[in-house]
Amino acid sequence: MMNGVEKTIAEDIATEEQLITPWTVSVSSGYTLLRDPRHNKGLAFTENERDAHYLRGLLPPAILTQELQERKLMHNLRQYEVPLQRYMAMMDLQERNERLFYKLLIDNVEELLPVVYTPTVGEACQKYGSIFRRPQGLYISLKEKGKILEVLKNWPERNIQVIVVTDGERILGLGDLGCQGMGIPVGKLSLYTALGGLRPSACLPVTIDVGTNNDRLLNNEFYIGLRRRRATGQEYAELLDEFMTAVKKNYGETGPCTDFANHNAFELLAKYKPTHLVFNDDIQGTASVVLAGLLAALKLVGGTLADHTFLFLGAGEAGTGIAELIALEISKQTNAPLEETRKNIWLVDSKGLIVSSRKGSLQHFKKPWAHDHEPIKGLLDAVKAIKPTVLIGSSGVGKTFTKEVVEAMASLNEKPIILALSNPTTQSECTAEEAYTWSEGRAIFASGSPFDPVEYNSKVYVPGQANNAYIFPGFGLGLIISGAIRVHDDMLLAASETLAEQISAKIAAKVAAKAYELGLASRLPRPKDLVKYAESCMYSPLYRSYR
Ligand SMILES: NC(=O)C1=CN([C@@H]2O[C@H](COP(=O)(O)OP(=O)(O)OC[C@H]3O[C@@H](n4cnc5c(N)ncnc54)[C@H](OP(=O)(O)O)[C@@H]3O)[C@@H](O)[C@H]2O)C=CC1
Ligand SMILES: CC(=O)C(=O)O
Ligand SMILES: [Mg+2]
Repeated sequence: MMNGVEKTIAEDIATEEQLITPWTVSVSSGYTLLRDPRHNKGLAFTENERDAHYLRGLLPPAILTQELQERKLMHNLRQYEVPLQRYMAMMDLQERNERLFYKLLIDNVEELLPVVYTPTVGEACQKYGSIFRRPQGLYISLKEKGKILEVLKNWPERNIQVIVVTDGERILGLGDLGCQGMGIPVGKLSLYTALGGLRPSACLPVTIDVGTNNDRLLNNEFYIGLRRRRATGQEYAELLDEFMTAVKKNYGETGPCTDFANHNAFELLAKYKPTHLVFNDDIQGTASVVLAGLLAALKLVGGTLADHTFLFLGAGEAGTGIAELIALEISKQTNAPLEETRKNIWLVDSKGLIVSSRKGSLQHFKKPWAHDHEPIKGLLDAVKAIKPTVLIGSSGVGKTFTKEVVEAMASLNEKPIILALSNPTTQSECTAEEAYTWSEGRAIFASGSPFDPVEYNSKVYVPGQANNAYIFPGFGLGLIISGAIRVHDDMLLAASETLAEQISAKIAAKVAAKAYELGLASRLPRPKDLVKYAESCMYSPLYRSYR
C-alpha cells in the first residue's frame, strides 16, 4: 500500500546539491547511460562524469549547460511549422532526455502546453498508429484478461503514485480513437510532472483496449489496437474490474481516470469511488476548473453564483459535472438545499432542452436537471427562453455558438460569460474572435483549447483557458502528499477556491488540508506548513551530478 510520498530511492529524496548514483537495475554507464532517458544528459555530461562513467569518445568534446541545450531545442522546435512535428520532437526528447524534456515544458508552459496537450495531442491520437515509436505506457487489452497483475509487473517502475487511464472511447471531442487514445494519459501525466511536480517515474499512463467502433481505424493498416468492435456489458466490466483490483494490489491507493465515454464514466466512478482513490478528470476536474473560472469572472460581472442563470450546451460528463459542482457551491454559500440550487441551471443535449416531460427517457445523470418547462429544440430558442447570464459549451461539437446565439447572449447581458469548453480547437463551440466580435467586445470568454489574443475595435482581448489541466496536477499532488484514501467533493471545491492563485503547491496544500479535515488523510502526523511540504515534494528537472 502506498501512502503519501514515501520514497525508497535515494535519487528522489536527495537535494539538488547532493550527489546521486544513476542506478537503473544496475548502475547505468557508458553507452547504456546515454540511452537511458532518465539519466542521460547528452552534451551536458561534465569532464569528470565522462571519465567516471565510460563516456569518453561516445560524445563530441563540447560540454553544454542545460540552459544552452534548452535554448537550442526551443530554437529547433520553433522551426517546425506543423504542430504534429513539434509533438513528435517533444516525444523524442522525452524518450531521449527526460529532465531536459521537463525543463523545456516547465520553462515554456504557455508555448508547449498546446503541443503536448490539447489541441495537438488530439491530432497525435488520431495519427498515433503512424507516429508510434516506443511504448510510453501500458496497453492492457482483452488479450491480457486473466493476467493483468502480471502485466502490471512488466512495467519497469514500482513506486507508482498516479495512473491515468482511458479506454479511448471519448478522446476530447474526437470520439472513439480506440487504443490510440494513449496520447491522452501520456500528455496528462507529463502535466502532472511539469505543473504538479510529480516524479515522472511515479506516473503510469494506461490504455485499456476493448476494441473500437471507429471503422476508419479498424480499416487502417497502421492501427495499433485490437481489430474488433468494442466489448460491452459483462466482458467490459470484468476487464475493468480485474484492472482496478490488480492496480490496488500492486500499487495501493492510486490515481484518476479520463476520457471514457459517459455511459461507462459515471458508472465506473460510482462503482470504484467507495473503494479506490479515483476521480474522473472530465467530470470532476473540469467542474473544479470551471467553478474556479466562474468565481473569478464574478469579480468582473458582479453578483454571487446564486444570482446567475446557467445554460449548458452538452449534458454529458463535463456539462453535468460542472452543473453539479456549481449547485453544490451555491448550496454551501446560501444553505439552500441542492434540489433548489439546481433550478437556475439548465442543460441542452442533442435532443433539446432537458425538461421534466423527458424524464422517463433520460440517462440518470441528466435527471436532476429536468426542470419544468415546455420542450425546446434548438440552443438559440433555449437562450431566448431561459435568458442565461452564463453560457457553457460542453457538447464536443464545434461552431454551435453561432452569431445569433452570441448576439442573443449579448442582448440579454451587459457582460455575458461564454465558455466554449470543447476540445480540440476544431470542436470549440466558437472561437475567441467570434465571441468578442459578435458580443461587441463585451463577452467574458474562455475556451478549453487556447486561442491567441484578439484585436477588436483597437482593443486587445486576451481569452482565458478553462481546462482541467489547471487543476489536476495540483489536485493529484494534494491527494498524494496527504496520503488521501478517498476523493471527496469538498476537495474539488477547495481546489476551485485556490485555483485563482494558479500554483499547484497551493492547490495541493488546500486539497491535502481538506483530506486531513475530513479524516481521509493517511500520512500522519499532518505536516505543519502544507504549502512548504508540497513544494518540497515537487520534482525538479535540473540535472543532478553523478559521483
Ligand atoms: N475544457 C476542458 O477541460 C474539458 C473539455 N471537455 C470537452 O467537452 C466535450 C464533451 O465532453 P463530455 O462531456 O465528456 O462528452 P459527453 O459525450 O459525455 O457529452 C456530450 C454532450 O453533448 C451533447 N451533444 C452532442 N452533440 C450535440 C449537439 N449537436 N447539440 C447539443 N448537444 C449535443 C450530448 O447529447 P446526448 O446526451 O443527447 O448524446 C451530450 O449530452 C468534449 O469536446 C471535451 O473535449 C471535456 C472535459 C474537460
Ligand atoms: C481536457 C479534457 O480532458 C478533454 O477535453 O477531454
Ligand atoms: Mg478528458
